[in-house]
Amino acid sequence: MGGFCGNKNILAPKKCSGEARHRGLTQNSAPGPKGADIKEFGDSESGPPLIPMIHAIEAGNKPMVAAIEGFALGGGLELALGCHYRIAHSKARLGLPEVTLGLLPAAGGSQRLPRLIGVPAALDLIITGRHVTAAEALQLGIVDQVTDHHTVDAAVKFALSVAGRPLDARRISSYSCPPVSGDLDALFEEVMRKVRRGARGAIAPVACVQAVRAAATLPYARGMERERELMATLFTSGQARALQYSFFAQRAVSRWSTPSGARWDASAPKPVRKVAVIGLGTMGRGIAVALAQAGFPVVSVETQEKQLTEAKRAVSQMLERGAKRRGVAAPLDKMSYSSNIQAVADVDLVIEAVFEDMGLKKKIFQQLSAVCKPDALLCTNTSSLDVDQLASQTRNPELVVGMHFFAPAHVMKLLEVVYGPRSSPQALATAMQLGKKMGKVSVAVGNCPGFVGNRMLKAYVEQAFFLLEEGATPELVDSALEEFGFSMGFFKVSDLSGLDVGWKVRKEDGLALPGVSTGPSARIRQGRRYSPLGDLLCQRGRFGQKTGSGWYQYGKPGGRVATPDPWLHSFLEEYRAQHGLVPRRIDPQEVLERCLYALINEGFRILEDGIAAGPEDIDCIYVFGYGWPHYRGGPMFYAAMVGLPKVLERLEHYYRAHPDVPDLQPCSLLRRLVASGSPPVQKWKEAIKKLHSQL
Ligand SMILES: CC(C)(COP(=O)(O)OP(=O)(O)OC[C@H]1O[C@@H](n2cnc3c(N)ncnc32)[C@H](O)[C@@H]1OP(=O)(O)O)[C@@H](O)C(=O)NCCC(=O)NCCSC(=O)C[C@@H](O)CCCCCCCCCCCCC(=O)O
Repeated sequence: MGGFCGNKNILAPKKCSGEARHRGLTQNSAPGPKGADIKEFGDSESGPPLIPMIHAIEAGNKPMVAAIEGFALGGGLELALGCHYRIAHSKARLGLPEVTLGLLPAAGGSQRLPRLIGVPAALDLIITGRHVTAAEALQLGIVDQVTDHHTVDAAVKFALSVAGRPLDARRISSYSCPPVSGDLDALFEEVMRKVRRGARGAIAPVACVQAVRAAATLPYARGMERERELMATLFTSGQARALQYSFFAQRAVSRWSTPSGARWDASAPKPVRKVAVIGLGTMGRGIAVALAQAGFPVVSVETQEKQLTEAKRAVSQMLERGAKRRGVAAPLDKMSYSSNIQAVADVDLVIEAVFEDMGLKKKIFQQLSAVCKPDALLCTNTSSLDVDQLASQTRNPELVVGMHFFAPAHVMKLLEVVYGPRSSPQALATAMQLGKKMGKVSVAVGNCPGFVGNRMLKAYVEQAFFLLEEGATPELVDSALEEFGFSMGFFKVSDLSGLDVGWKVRKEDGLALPGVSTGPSARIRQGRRYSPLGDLLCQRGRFGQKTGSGWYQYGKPGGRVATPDPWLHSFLEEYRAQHGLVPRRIDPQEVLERCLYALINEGFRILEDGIAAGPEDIDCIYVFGYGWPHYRGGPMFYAAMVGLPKVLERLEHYYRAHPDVPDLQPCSLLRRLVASGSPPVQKWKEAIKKLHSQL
């Protein structure tokens, strides 16, 4: 973003063109095109004070023209709004994305934008933080002209053409917001209701609405005071710190490395021109859609004719719906189908997404190895099976990796890319790059049961079951988790995805056993405490929403509204009585500590084992794949915020009370981090490396 400073009759460009290196900003210094330098937040002030500088620009008596190239985001756009005119290159992108960092546009952006483009349009941009193209900016009235040529030259020309014109009408701070159709209070109340519902505890979107309301109802100077007050609250909140951490965490995970020394910058991905998906169940369909939407030709193989016919219809519908939403043409021509695995002979990469059965997957990998080009990458979408065992079925095990998508695969942002001991750096780089092209947050993880996400989830789920045994209800557990910020508590999620999914896994793991329902062994498996509650519900055909009942009641099979179920409450009472369990009052704090700290403890074990490279990897997995509230950063960041000594102390407390639950035993890495002074989460990687080298 560039600006122009008037000087007598000559207008000289300010030295901050779009190509110029963006300059950082502490709270007060000049913003670059991407807005304030987030890394500098919290540092001592440097550079010219931003808000007075914008005021000085606006109050100047020479025309100031902002020349916008590349990005004009956050503070960058706020500076441009202080200018008298704005000219953008056609490829420029503009926006006030502060809300995504837990902030609001606090250099006058929340006060000037509604005055310039009206309350509804400004609310949309400020609450969502979305970027707009130059064309949309022109349509909204944010910029005065769009050029395909040299923006600075166009701005000079423009400035000369307006030289001498009065500037009063160009000072946005002197405007009143354009009147809205209908009642202003009603408009804000409606917006606030929607925002609160969608924000699920996030405070920045709410503060953004309050700031725009101030613009619409107060004189500019008082609006600026309100903007500052609201920003001060946000700025010092844990939420802003968490969201800014998450911004950098997403970028850190793309710079992956593995314990074998493979690294993102030293491993060139293979070109991928055509992809195959094997199996067109729910996951396969979503993966095929995501690939086609990213522009890849996809051949989808499904051997069951009935399933293939249904899938073709469903995939086309999903592509059409997605295209309609995005206002583009549906990429139907990218899709081809076959019931014959020979159809994958010419693809560069295959993603197997058949039923979660090792025997079946092994057979498919043998076939793929015989049919595919020798250098084709063979990927599995397994959520829990051993990637290395599948690799051993092929001619080139180094070309096998896991690509673990999350349902629905065309919507969820997360992709776990699982490398086995034999996966080559190039295979990993290729899968990571494919994920990026599909718009996923791709996280490289090692191969172990459950990888990162599901391995941690196991500890969390177990605690939820134990809490029911000890006196809680599904409603109590879920409301504590929802209050924390999850969109749904564990029991509602379980009803939605189907209780039979976990039951099948527990049966395969030798945990859910038929006929062991009474006596001391009913609640012990493999030498540790076990709760058969989920199995007992499945034995009664209660699989969740699809059967009309599970942990809640849904009225009819396929019902979507969860209501507490008196049958379930009596069932829990009988179960406790049968097993001699005396129910006690459980408070929401215990629910959170038991569920979340058990999960976090497993996260430390994963770091200790080198399955995830750092806390950022785990946090991205939980934020983008498991509904962890974004404004809480992720489980490992949360642990650091709570304080590692406190997490350790609570785990010790609960492990003393439940010595038969090994997941509650604090992991040695957690102890060592506490002993080494609980470094901030950004320093854990170093600390872990040091601890590993001392072993
Ligand atoms: C710009 C992007 C869209 C580019 O995406 P792209 O994919 O091309 O590239 P990357 O995302 O990989 O980025 C490349 C590289 O750059 C780094 N980076 C990007 N943006 C920033 C940034 N804003 N700060 C720092 N670093 C940034 C990124 O990390 C990469 O580096 P790496 O080393 O990892 O390779 C995309 O990057 C993007 O979306 N960026 C974020 C844009 C954004 O959100 N900008 C808004 C910033 S917030 C802001 O501007 C605030 C303003 O409103 C000004 C506020 C003034 C406050 C003054 C008043 C305070 C009063 C109250 C306080 C009182 C408190 C008290 O009392 O104590």
